[in-house]
Amino acid sequence: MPITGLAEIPLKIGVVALQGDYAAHAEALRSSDTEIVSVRETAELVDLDGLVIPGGESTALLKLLTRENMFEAVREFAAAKPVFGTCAGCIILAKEVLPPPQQSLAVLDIIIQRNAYGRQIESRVAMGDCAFSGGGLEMVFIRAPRIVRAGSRVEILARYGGFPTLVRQGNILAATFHPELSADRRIHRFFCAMIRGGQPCLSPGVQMGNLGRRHNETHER
Ligand SMILES: NC(=O)CC[C@H](N)C(=O)O
Repeated sequence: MPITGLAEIPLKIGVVALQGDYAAHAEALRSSDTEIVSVRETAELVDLDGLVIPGGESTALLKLLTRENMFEAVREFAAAKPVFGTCAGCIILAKEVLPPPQQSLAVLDIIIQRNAYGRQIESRVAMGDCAFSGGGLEMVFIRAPRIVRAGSRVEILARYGGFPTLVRQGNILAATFHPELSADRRIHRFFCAMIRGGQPCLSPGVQMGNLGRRHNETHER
């Protein structure tokens, strides 16, 4: 009888579906290798391999996570398994949110400034640098936050306008933009590879976090 390898077992990935553009993430992750679950309550986290917290509005998402008693459960999940937060999801993961200060899961050692690129009409699609094979990365910014400080254990995987836009710390991946709204699937594939325990897709000869950091981005606590 053939032995089924780990890589052939579909990944069960949850997408928090309380608010925001969760449907686009589900679509971006859907493949023959994945089973996608819309997560609206704590019980649905139980046997997931990874979790996506989508973009939307972080204050609203925070209220809903709290109302559904999911806030602590998601924090516990993030301590054990891969989590990918985009835009509002990135804000929810951050250690510190400005301004004004806002509650967050504090599982990613970054300080993040909400709505830092201006208002809705100043939202934009831009090309930035990234550590993935295949060159530049399209970034859809919608009332996007800006990572103003990143701890020394935070790897910077993409950057735009001098600021980190895609970062990773251990099993936490976070983007200040919306990769699910671009056709480029490198980031979602990277997240799936993180769940499987690998680090593919980076440019040859490139180490994680190789985009380097400016001295003002690093903070030690
Ligand atoms: N596209 C987004 O997720 C926007 C995030 C939103 N500005 C917030 O602060 O929550």
